[in-house]
Amino acid sequence: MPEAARRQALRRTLRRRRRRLSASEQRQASQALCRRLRLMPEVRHAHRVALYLPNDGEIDVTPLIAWFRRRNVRVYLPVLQPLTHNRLWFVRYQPATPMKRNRFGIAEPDTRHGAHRARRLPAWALDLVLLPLVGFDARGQRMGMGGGFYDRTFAFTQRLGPRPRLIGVAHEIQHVRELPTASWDVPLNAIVSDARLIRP
Ligand SMILES: Nc1nc2c(c(=O)[nH]1)N(C=O)[C@@H](CNc1ccc(C(=O)N[C@@H](CCC(=O)O)C(=O)O)cc1)CN2
Ligand SMILES: Nc1ncnc2c1ncn2[C@@H]1O[C@H](COP(=O)(O)OP(=O)(O)OP(=O)(O)O)[C@@H](O)[C@H]1O
Repeated sequence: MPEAARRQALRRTLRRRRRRLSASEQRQASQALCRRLRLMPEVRHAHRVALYLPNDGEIDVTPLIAWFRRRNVRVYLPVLQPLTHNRLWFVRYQPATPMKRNRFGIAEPDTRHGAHRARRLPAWALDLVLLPLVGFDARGQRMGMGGGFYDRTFAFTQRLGPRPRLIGVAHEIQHVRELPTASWDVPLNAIVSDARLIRP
């Protein structure tokens, strides 16, 4: 099978695996993950954090939102850029933030009417990003949804200058023996699942 077809097949298998988790398995995994994350220095020291709203069986990091808010940490969500369709914006998320669904059905802050301008942050100004993974291996390689959105948005972290810490998060059942690497893969500072912490 050609490389791209193998990646596609693996992505489908891993997505199906996480969608099949029961509600109680999801809850337990989420609690275990959040417990690990709350202990990590780069999480405890962050002031501006990007996370995501779970979709397609992704592990749920939203219990951290209230914890961050109590610590006066600003929380941001990824938004698919309306014009250049392949990068992410990060927009502040608060209880009153108006939301809409993007073309994949995922809720995101509504950026119509320009109301988001003051609440948008350039990616380099975040200090922590929690990235949802579809697959990971023990060396710290990751696979995402296949759009290349995170890879393109954080390609700049390979150069000098301010940059956020990048932590990939996933269910332990998304671990695979070995993922192929691509030249555009952005290195992660850590991968955390409900069962382990990987420091690449
Ligand atoms: N919760 C969450 N939010 C996120 C991401 C994510 O992975 N998880 N993203 C991380 O990038 C961005 C959205 N990226 C996505 C990329 C592909 C698909 C997806 O379901 N693709 C379909 C094809 C649908 C179509 O082409 O219309 C599929 O593969 O079946 C969803 C989200 C921004 N927000
Ligand atoms: N920095 C970049 N510049 C241009 N194209 C890129 C870049 N990063 C990724 N891409 C493109 O995005 C597509 C998807 O990449 P890949 O299959 O690695 O996605 P992924 O691992 O699921 O990543 P993500 O989580 O970012 O969506 C690839 O076809 C690649 O050509």
